[in-house]
Amino acid sequence: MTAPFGARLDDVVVHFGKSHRVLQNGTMIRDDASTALDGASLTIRPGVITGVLGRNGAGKTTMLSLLAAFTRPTSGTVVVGPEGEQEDPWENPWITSGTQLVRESGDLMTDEKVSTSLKYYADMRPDWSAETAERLLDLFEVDVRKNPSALSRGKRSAIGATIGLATRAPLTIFDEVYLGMDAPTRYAFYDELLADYAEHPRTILLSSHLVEEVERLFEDVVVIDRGRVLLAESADEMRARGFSLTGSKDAVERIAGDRRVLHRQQLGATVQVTLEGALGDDELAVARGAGVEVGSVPVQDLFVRLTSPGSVLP
Ligand SMILES: Nc1ncnc2c1ncn2[C@@H]1O[C@H](COP(=O)(O)OP(=O)(O)OP(=O)(O)O)[C@@H](O)[C@H]1O
Repeated sequence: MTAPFGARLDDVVVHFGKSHRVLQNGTMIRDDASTALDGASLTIRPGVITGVLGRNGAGKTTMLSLLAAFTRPTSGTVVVGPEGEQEDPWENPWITSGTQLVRESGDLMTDEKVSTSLKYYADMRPDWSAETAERLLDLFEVDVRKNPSALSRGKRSAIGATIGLATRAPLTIFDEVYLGMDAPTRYAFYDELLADYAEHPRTILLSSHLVEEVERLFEDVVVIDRGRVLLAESADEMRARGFSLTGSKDAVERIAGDRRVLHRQQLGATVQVTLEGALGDDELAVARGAGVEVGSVPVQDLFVRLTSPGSVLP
């Protein structure tokens, strides 16, 4: 099996929908209808599972499409590949043969039976595991004799998930592959992903809006916000960006000091605040003495607070 791929984006801009208009004086102006990525830079570590988070329209799919060479940057550079051998993926068969992007559609041949699409992947992908594909299709109860159009949305997503896992590509990208899957199927997919990754370590990128469900899967997190990389770090580093205090209003406010409040909730005389930063040992002791509970903040909450309008990262 090829070594896991890493990736790097440097100051990447992607504009879509270029159009031209001519002013009354004859000058031609080029409009960029939309900017999907606006100076995005980040490094994807090889051999880890990275969660890609962002609000609707943030630029996640665009970024993932760049890595899989489905899209080309307007400016900036994208490189993908094993450590020390990273190259531009565009029209680069060596890199693209090691990259599998799974989209919600599953990218199946619409006029053929599912089994025909699977045979195509089996022939194309050097590390294809027929045993894994068969087992997962059985688990997800997919009838491969049917055309994709005769299957439910959830079953088509399950086929996409199966292809992503059975391909065992050095870089596997799941772009919102869970859409349409019911909860038991999603959880079965998460378990299979972790088990297969443990046995065959590789680089996996997973974009999802179901942050609470998937945060246990990833080691690194990338948050894209309005076309820019808001943060790219380990999930533990992200969790360490905030903490919560729960207790009496006076004690909580005293310990909070002038830290930035990300969220505040009051239940009778008890206040719970989510704050940016961390507490020092002395402050922890003071909190304990004052009966104030110090807790961690789920990635989901941090994500919501950090991508709220007006939020600025320290
Ligand atoms: N082919 C395209 N033509 C024009 N604009 C596009 C195209 N693809 C993406 N965009 C625009 O680029 C921006 C980023 O889109 P993208 O699909 O990358 O976001 P996303 O984070 O994946 O969103 P979502 O979570 O809603 O799927 C959006 O404003 C979108 O409208």
